[in-house]
Amino acid sequence: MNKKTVRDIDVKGKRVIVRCDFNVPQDKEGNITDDRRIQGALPTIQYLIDNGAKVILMSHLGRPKEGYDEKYSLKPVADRLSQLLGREVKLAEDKEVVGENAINLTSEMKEGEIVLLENVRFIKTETKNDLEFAKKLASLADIFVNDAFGTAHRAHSSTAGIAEYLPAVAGFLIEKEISIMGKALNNPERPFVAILGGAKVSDKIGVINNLLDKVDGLIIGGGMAYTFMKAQGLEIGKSLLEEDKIDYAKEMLKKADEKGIKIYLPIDHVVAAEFKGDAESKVVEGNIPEDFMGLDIGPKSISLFSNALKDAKTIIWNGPMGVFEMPKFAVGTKSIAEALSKVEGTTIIGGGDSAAAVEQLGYADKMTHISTGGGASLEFLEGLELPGIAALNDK
Ligand SMILES: Nc1ncnc2c1ncn2[C@@H]1O[C@H](COP(=O)(O)OP(=O)(O)O)[C@@H](O)[C@H]1O
Ligand SMILES: O=C(OP(=O)(O)O)[C@H](O)COP(=O)(O)O
Repeated sequence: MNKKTVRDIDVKGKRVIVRCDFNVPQDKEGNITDDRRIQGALPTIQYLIDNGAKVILMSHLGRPKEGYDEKYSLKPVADRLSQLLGREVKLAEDKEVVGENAINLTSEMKEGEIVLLENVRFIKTETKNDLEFAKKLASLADIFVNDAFGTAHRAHSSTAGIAEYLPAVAGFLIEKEISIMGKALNNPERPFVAILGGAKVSDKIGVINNLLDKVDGLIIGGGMAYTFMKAQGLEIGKSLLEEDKIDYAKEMLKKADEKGIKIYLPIDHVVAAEFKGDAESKVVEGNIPEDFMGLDIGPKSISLFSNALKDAKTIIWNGPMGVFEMPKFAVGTKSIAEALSKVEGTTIIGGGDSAAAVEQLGYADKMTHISTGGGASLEFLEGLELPGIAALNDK
């Protein structure tokens, strides 16, 4: 990476604002169910503390739509960070993020102290890369460190805009992610297969165009599959659909066909009438009946996908194959994780939920790399420049 890192600057006595990706999965009560992303930020935070910096942390959590919403508060993250670091992490409880509390707490900091700002997405213009908000964030600090690999594909006020106002360097997590994935994928061993799933369909479907120039095979499952099934003229009932991406999906099927790249789609589905963990479910092949939704891939799809993975030498996986949070619909994701664990090659898992699934299922140590970024790792692997990294100072 040709960008400066925290090692290249003197942080002693300085107020250092660090963008982290603390967008962690939580259960209904708000308990953090996977703290991989928090753990991933610790080396940079610890380095800054050890070198006498005053550390101001910031992150988003989820996608709050209407400004402040307690449900999206970073309070649980502050508590987990305190536990993991063994020192107090004060949360600046301002609904407007850079408010009285943030200003007071950060102006009184001593070396080695840590303050966490509230969810930057409580400010609606954050995701528009609003420079006014970026300037406010910058006004709290002397140096900006970006260590939010999972959000590096977003050009937002806290990931990109802020770099216009402060010296801007990368943290260790970004450095590590780029180094590992760069090495594995510079010249990937083939066959190279990508697996896409999950629910952020409109976000991630766009990567397929570029991926088709890189991979030898593409497996599409999870919520991503139904838009493609629809494009093939199949019925998908009440399953997740991106209506305005059907034409794009058709184009992608055509492109893959022309290039001789196989796209694997599920041939059977575990369906239910309701999006509920205890909903009655059944397996159907081909079309999904009108009143049902696909919540997992079926047994024949599992075999099809597992076979396609058997001889692959490089695999990237992003997005679960079903609603794995509900045990009834976790079999597809679990089986694909198992298939990957047996592959003799490079396996890279990306995405908060995919990583959590692999971790929960006990396959984490069987994978080459579990990235803290889903969309970010996909865009990086496609060869795109990530705005949160592009904004940092060159070496
Ligand atoms: N068939 C499906 N219908 C609805 N949601 C699904 C389906 N398959 C997977 N999901 C959901 O996708 C979510 C993860 O999607 P996404 O955020 O894109 O993945 P990641 O975080 O791994 O990048 C999970 O919460 C899972 O329940
Ligand atoms: O969870 C994230 O992305 P991912 O689901 O692609 O891994 C990041 O925190 C980015 O969040 P966003 O997709 O709401 O910008």
